[in-house]
Amino acid sequence: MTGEVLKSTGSWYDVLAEDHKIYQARTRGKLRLKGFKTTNPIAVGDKVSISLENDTEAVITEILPRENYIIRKSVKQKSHGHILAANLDQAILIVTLTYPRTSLGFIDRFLVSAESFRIPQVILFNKIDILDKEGMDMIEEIIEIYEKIGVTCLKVSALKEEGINSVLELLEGKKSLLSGHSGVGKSTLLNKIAPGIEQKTGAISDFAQKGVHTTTFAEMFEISSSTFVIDTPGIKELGIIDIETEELSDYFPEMRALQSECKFHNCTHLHEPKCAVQNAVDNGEIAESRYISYVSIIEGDDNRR
Ligand SMILES: Nc1nc2c(ncn2[C@@H]2O[C@H](COP(=O)(O)OP(=O)(O)OP(=O)(O)O)[C@@H](O)[C@H]2O)c(=O)[nH]1
Ligand SMILES: [Zn+2]
Repeated sequence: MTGEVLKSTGSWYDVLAEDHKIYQARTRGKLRLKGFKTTNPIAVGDKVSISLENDTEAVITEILPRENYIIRKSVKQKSHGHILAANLDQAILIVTLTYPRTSLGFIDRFLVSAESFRIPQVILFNKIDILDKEGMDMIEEIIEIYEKIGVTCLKVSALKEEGINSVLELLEGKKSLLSGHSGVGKSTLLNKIAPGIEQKTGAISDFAQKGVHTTTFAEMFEISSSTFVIDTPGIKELGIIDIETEELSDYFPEMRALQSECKFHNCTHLHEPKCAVQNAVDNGEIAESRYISYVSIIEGDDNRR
């Protein structure tokens, strides 16, 4: 039988199996995907083969190949990675213009990370109820930038329950990662979408805040059959890992599309002559804010959010 890992504590896993029951599962012996070292062989979202021990327990016999995964450097073992979640259909960033302010630089970093993990991206603008005309205009301008590069954008008010149906449609049948700065309304939104998971999310953030574990374990919530939301406690951003300068424009779709038109095939789009990307920024085809983010990521300027 196969199943999906909903939760991991490091040695035990909650696996939602094909029979729609949740089994407490563990691995037997060494079970690793070849190719890289990780502190956790199995992550939330992994599809696994299990053999049942009894009504409630199972053994994981195989990890099925991953479509994608989010990995970060392990806190404990620097040479190892820690997989946060696997097989995601989309990464959703909840953004607010004010209270708290989410900068375009932060949005771009998130998109770059998700793109490098090959996960489609969505930006969800929350708290539109507190915006005046000027604020709404600003959101429209930002949406134009991102829709142009293929990112889905939604405007909602979790508090006033505006746009909740479009969020439900967006999530339907998919596994979605939800991220955003603290205070953007993630819990409020989750509770409007799936009232039952209120307590669970509260419990998780308490747990994370107390810092009981140095390792963060994500948890996947079943909103409805085959619709899942992954909440990574304590993690507000994906973090950009080990992207080389020459590689970065691969994760800016609008730059990737122009790469072959630059004079130099290994153009970094910073100072080279006859650079198609710099030309596109000059004539407004590429948003200036996106180019600024590109440069600041290369410069490792983490503070300019
Ligand atoms: N005006 C307005 N306020 C909202 C909206 N959504 C959430 N809030 C408020 O914003 C504050 C933070 O909301 P939370 O849902 O706790 O935010 P969170 O993202 O879960 O924050 P963390 O738990 O710190 O990660 C609360 O006071 C909410 O009532 C909205 O659509 N409009
Ligand atoms: Zn170039």
